[in-house]
Amino acid sequence: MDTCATLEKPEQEKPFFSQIRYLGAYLAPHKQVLIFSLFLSTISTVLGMVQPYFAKILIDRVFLGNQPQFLFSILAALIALLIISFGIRVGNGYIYTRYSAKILFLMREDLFDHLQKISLTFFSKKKLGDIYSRIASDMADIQALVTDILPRYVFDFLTCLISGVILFSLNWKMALMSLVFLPFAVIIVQKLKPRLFSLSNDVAKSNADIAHFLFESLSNTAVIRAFGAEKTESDKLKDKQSAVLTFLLKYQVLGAVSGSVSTAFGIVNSLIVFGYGGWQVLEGQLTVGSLVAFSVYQGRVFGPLQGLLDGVLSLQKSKVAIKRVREILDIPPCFDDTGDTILTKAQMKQDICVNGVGFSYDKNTRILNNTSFTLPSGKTTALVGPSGVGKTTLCHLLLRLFNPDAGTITWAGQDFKTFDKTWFRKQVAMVSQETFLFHASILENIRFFKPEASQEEIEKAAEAAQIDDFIQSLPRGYDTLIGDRGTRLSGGQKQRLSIARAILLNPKVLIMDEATAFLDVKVENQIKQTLKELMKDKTILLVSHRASSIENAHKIIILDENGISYQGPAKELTHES
Ligand SMILES: Nc1ncnc2c1ncn2[C@@H]1O[C@H](COP(=O)(O)OP(=O)(O)OP(=O)(O)O)[C@@H](O)[C@H]1O
Repeated sequence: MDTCATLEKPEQEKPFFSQIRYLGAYLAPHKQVLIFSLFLSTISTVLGMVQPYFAKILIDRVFLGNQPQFLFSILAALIALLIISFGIRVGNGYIYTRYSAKILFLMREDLFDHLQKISLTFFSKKKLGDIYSRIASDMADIQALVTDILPRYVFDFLTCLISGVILFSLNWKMALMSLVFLPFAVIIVQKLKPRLFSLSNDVAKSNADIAHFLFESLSNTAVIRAFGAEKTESDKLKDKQSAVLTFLLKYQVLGAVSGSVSTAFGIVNSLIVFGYGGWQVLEGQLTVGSLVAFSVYQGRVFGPLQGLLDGVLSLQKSKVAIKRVREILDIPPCFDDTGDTILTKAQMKQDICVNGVGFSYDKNTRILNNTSFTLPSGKTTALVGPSGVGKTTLCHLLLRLFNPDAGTITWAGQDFKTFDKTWFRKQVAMVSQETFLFHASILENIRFFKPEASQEEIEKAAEAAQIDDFIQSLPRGYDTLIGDRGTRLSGGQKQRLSIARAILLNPKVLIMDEATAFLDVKVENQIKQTLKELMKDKTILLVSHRASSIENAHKIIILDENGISYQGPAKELTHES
């Protein structure tokens, strides 16, 4: 049974720092640069903080204190400060963007690589659009966290802290009064956070659902039109969009409530500065310059504090994104890829044995049970049986896309699990009933598994697959672009391209799973003839429903619901029946 975890885990909110801890492994290699960037941020914040203090000196000493000799030196210092701050800000922005982008690209590559290692059943259980949205939009949200939200948080936090210290040094009573409202603001925002998290999760899920719907619908455009289902599809999209709109609006309203807390904080502070502060000036207990400076510094606290409180919304979004990406990264890889066995040429001439193999995709349905047979080396074996008995599953086990739950598959007595993955992939190739082609040129599609193949090799493989004449007849020949998944080709042409691709690889074992189902008998026979010459000493497994395609096989295996009902030479089978 496939034991890989699925994504169906209960939703729960983990603390933010526990969520972002996984970013630590990516941040660690750039620790020095990030600390340097933080240092530059601090300097730039401190420099920004000095300016209002100059205003206080200007008012109290130059204008009200009648000391004009300070005017030019204060102005010169102000301009120098501005230029230095600007330089530091631009430089820091450049350094930070460069490194955060590097970190993000690495994370996305790791996620993509991890997806190549987890069970294939994951892809059949999970919607493709959802996986895509985790790689694209969730990663973009994490990118925003690293490149924008976190540095802004650091900047806002430092600004609040430094401004707070200055406010206390200017007038501690007024500063203390400003802070009275702060605990209430924090409590309100904390209370709203879990609901914001859950709404943000709902928005991400609904968007992933829309992405999957669009993906599936656009891939099946021809079928949808053929059955006149355009309106139904369009209505489905409308329903999905209204569902996401409901979540979005709730999220936005709650976000606005959370944001208005900081506005209330600003109103309270204005009352304190202009009410209590103004009264102190009139009483002669505070200078005009100090009041102006206090008001400016308070503004400096207010903006970043608003940023910190509003940022809760962005942080919830990033948290959801990290959670969704981690759900994939936490799925353990299905294979232990550390095998290093490589067979010698002599060993490769030995048989492949399937010994008592059992397999199921999930715990409810057993597909294969104690299945045993041998694929004689250098011979063609045909595998036949009714639809759904597990023929393709067997091919996938032989291709090592899955590991059997019970029993072993061996080649020259060596378990498949012990083979070096890269070596193995070059020895065993499969052409399946479902062809997969990319939106690229014919040339690139044929040489997909062997990028180093020469034009000559590619043309020879295409000739063997009986597709060379067709390719040559196209205006751009091998450079012709085929549509997404080969939509500009017929079913038979796609199959022949897949066969050419496998032939080019020159594998020792070739598995053909209904690989000629779309071809007419004449072309099928021509391909079989060329394969016979090309694959003289190779082991071939042929899965087919057509009697014509298996009649020349050396051995026939019949698989039915109860397992293998016959295996032996084709002649004996004819004789028995
Ligand atoms: N990825 C999967 N997840 C869950 N069940 C699967 C998966 N792939 C196949 N199955 C199930 O396993 C059983 C065997 O499927 P398989 O494709 O191996 O049969 P088959 O003999 O090749 O059929 P056909 O001749 O129609 O191609 C079927 O019941 C199918 O529904």
